[in-house]
Amino acid sequence: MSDSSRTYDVIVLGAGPAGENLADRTRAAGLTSVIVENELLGGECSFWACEPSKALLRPVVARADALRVPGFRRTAEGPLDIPTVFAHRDKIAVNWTDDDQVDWLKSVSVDLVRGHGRLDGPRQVVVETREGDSVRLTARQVVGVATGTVTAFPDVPGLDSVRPWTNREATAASEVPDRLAIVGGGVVAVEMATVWQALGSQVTLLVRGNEVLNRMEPFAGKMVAASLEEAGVDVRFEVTVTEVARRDGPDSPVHITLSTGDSVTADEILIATGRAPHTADIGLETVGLTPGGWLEVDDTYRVKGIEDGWMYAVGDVNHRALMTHQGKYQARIAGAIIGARAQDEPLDTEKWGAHSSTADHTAVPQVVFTDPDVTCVGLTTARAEATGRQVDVVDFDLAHLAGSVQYAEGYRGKARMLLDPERGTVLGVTFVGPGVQELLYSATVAVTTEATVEQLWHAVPAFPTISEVWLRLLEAYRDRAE
Ligand SMILES: Cc1cc2nc3c(=O)[nH]c(=O)nc-3n(C[C@H](O)[C@H](O)[C@H](O)COP(=O)(O)OP(=O)(O)OC[C@H]3O[C@@H](n4cnc5c(N)ncnc54)[C@H](O)[C@@H]3O)c2cc1C
Ligand SMILES: NC(=O)c1ccc[n+]([C@@H]2O[C@H](COP(=O)([O-])OP(=O)(O)OC[C@H]3O[C@@H](n4cnc5c(N)ncnc54)[C@H](O)[C@@H]3O)[C@@H](O)[C@H]2O)c1
Repeated sequence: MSDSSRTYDVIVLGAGPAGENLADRTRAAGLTSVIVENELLGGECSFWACEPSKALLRPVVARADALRVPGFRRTAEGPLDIPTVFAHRDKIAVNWTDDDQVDWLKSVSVDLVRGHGRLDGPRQVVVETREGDSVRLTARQVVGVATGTVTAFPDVPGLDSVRPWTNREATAASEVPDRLAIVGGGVVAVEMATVWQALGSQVTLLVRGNEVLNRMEPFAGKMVAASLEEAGVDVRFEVTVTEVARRDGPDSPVHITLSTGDSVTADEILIATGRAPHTADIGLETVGLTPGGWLEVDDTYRVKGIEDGWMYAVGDVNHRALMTHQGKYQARIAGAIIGARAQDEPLDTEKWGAHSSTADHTAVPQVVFTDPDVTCVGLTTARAEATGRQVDVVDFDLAHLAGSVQYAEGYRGKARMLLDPERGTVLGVTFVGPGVQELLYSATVAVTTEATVEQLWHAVPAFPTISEVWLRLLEAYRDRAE
């Protein structure tokens, strides 16, 4: 066991997508940066979340799509080649190794210290390495916290004793349980229900409320729930799990008691009830913050309540938008801010300025990779109502497009656009339907550039693509006004 100490301009705690980008961008701004990682470089996203889950979803959704294409249906009717699906997933997760990421880190001249990092007073981080050594890191400028999240477990008697699946088992397992119960109705729950039902499990989805995807437009959740039911998922609404037990020994099935008095028996139970900040054991108490909490930041990603503003937080841990692309956006902006502050340069914090986090507030894009896809960016009608914001709402049924008729027989999909009634600018868009995920960027550009309806009339979508939904939305808006 040995102790050592080093000094850098910037210390980044956690090498998920947000931390990696923060280290890279601060280095690019001329600062010296070190990153501390306890598991694998790439974080939850690369190994137990986005990447493996999408690798599992892709064959499932491709097959569902193929089954809707005349002339191809019979070919697609065969079963999924499950060992190959798992092998493909393993390849996408690089067999849970991070050598490529280590090479990348070297290529951008960021140092790496592997081990568990804890704050130890202002600008100090002590890393306990796997070899039992202790490395003290001192930051001349900034400590950036990007430690992400872990599964938030509901308080259910017996849960500790049944080895519940989290996102880790749900994305990395290579055996298909005969029966899988999923608790939750958010994105993880519906994506994983889509995967495991198609891989051969009988999935029961236990939803506390009366809809899934309850932060999105209501039609999105309705369409996804209907499609899950068609695929054979047993979707139960307004149920709470009151107790779980493997009654006949540790390898026996899980008996799940519900608030309705009913019960469900499953081989595994997946907890998909949200995320908790990964901050319980990072030394927050040594800098006057409460361990286990989210790190609230200002609009320059400085953690609130820290004297001298030496601490930043990006990615999931600041609780702004729990998605990889948004964490990376935050890291790019925070990196530029930290660089500018280190050089005493003025910040451009105007709306959409180089040092502003405007997109966090107005234009967070998301794709839910189910069948159908759900994509949305910006404002929803519920959010507009909650904040008292006046909006014009335009809906369109995607089944009526030449592009969707070409895409699939019996295409089902919906679009909604929210407009500022005064300025005629796009404030929010939701598309639900097979193959709409690649449309999301067009909607994001419309929201972030504050495109007006007049301008959008000149953005001509190709015929016959699903992008013609933009034209139909504009026509519906025009016809309403006339
Ligand atoms: C099943 C699932 C699917 C998802 N799919 C998508 C998707 O398709 N698209 C999308 O945009 N988002 C998706 N997400 C969300 C996405 O995974 C997160 O938003 C993203 O991983 C957050 O990145 P991050 O860098 O903030 O944190 P993380 O990826 O959680 O990385 C944090 C890193 O910090 C390390 N760390 C923590 N504490 C310490 C410490 N004390 N010392 C050293 N290292 C430490 C951890 O080991 C980890 O590597 C999904 C999430 C789940 C659960
Ligand atoms: N494709 C993507 O972009 C993608 C995919 C997966 C996850 N993610 C992100 O990861 C994060 C985590 O996803 P998630 O689905 O775990 O969380 P979530 O917050 O999206 O959904 C949690 C769900 O669990 C329910 N819930 C909460 N507590 C409960 C309890 N005690 N009992 C029963 N139900 C309960 C909530 O009502 C909600 O339906 C999200 O922010 C999501 O955006 C993104």
